[in-house]
Amino acid sequence: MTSYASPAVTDTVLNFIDGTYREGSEGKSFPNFNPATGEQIGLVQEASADDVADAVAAARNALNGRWGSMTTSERVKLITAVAAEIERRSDDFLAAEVADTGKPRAVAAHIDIPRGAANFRMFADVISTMPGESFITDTPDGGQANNYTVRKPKGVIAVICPWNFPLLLMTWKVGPALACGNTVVVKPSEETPRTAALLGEVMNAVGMPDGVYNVVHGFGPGSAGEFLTSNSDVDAITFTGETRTGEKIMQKAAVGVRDVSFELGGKNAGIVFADADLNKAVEGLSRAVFMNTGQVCLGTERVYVERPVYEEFVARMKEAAEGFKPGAIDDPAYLGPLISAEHRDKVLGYYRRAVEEGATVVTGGGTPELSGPEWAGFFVQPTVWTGLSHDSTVMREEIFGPCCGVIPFDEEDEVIALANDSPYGLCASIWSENMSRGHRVAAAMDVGVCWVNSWFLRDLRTAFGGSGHSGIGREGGVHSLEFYTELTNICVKL
Ligand SMILES: NC(=O)C1=CN([C@@H]2O[C@H](COP(=O)(O)OP(=O)(O)OC[C@H]3O[C@@H](n4cnc5c(N)ncnc54)[C@H](O)[C@@H]3O)[C@@H](O)[C@H]2O)C=CC1
Ligand SMILES: O=C(O)/C=C/C=C(\O)C(=O)O
Repeated sequence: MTSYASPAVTDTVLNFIDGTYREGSEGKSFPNFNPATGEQIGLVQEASADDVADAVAAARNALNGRWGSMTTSERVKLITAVAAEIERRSDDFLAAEVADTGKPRAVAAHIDIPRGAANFRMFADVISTMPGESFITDTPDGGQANNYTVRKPKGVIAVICPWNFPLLLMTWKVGPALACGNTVVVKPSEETPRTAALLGEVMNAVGMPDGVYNVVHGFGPGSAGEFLTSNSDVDAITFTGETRTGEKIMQKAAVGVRDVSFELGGKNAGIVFADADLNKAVEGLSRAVFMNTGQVCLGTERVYVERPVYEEFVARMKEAAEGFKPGAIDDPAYLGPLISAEHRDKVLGYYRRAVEEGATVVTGGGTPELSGPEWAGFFVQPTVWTGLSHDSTVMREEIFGPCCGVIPFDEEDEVIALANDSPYGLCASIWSENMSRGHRVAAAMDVGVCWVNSWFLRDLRTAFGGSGHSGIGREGGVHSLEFYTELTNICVKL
């Protein structure tokens, strides 16, 4: 069977500051593991408080230097070159991402790496074609004024990233930040430092000015994450990760009244009506539950099924779940490991809790039987439960694992109330062949993103983000510009 560790990724991962790879100035490092094999594959150099300060200063200098005086078209040219260089080096990015996450090569090859390039290319297009705002205003003296707005970069942006789609989620922030003329200091997850570090090579290869893109490695509290969010020369913070971490970052951002953009957790509902095409619903929802081993903020952990098709749906989800298993890494049905032993223990804690809360385990519920060193990592079984109450902990808290509870319903109003009864508001999916119902129920969902007869079908121009505990603000297309730029309105008396 395939082993993920390759000599190319058994190395030291360095910080990238002011265009140069650097060790941490305090000589500290931490191990990096392959989650599939559980083996150590490298050492990551931890940035000290001084290193983080250097990175922020480099980002500030770049704003005040060549980068800050470039025209939009000069910036767009560089950003487009970044996209092309990621594509040219896609094998390197793929190896790094798979080594860090253990995810199926097919998933990384079709989602993570192409999105890494697309996130630069799309925002280069958006900034090139963005119209300005202008009003002719009647004035009290019977004359007129012209009001128009200019967009300016916000400044130095701190980009704090999670481990589930490392390159995708980091570039989703870095792409628009650079397109708008900002500079960035990225703090990748301590679990997945490699693709952010590798992107430094790309920046140098295309001639990006030093200091525009910086990477500091480390943890959250008392480490690079906190050093970065506490740095008063950071103008704004964009973060994807857990809701409680968002709260802590927001407290830091309050000092100096700095802006935040947050994409946080979810406890997303899938709703299957009796008139759904069950083939589509089972295919879509099994991806929504099990893809990336359930480590997707958009993933579905609550499924509500109209009673006439409930038994059949549960039987078919069981079959679908059992089709996902550790196997060939190139197989899209390969169920990779969870990111870490700590996260596996958290997920298995919920598996035990489900049983304590009265669940019937339809399939899974534990760890798979795997032997051999290539499978010594953090695998769990894909799991489907029935019999859980809507109010149970397992149906209310984000698990971030390959699991879902299925609950029957009878009425449209009832299921809308159930789906909306959550502190989270990230996304939902509705499955019905009755399109007027599809539109009606989708509009009633208290979420940032709602799919009808699909899931994770993304158009990068659309607004993306969540409400309630799922986040603050929307990114995507022109919506990203609201966070990454400041507007100055200019009023000229004519
Ligand atoms: N996209 C999402 O919604 C994600 C949700 N999660 C959920 O969060 C749980 C915990 O996973 P973690 O990786 O620990 O998520 P986390 O939210 O703690 O970490 C995400 C990033 O924030 C940084 N960070 C943590 N504390 C910080 C602080 N006080 N100041 C500045 N930066 C800080 C981390 O170093 C990492 O780069 C998971 O079990 C999962 O349930 C995890 C990853 C992504
Ligand atoms: O498509 C995107 O931009 C984002 C996808 C996934 C997440 O945001 C996540 O899992 O955190």
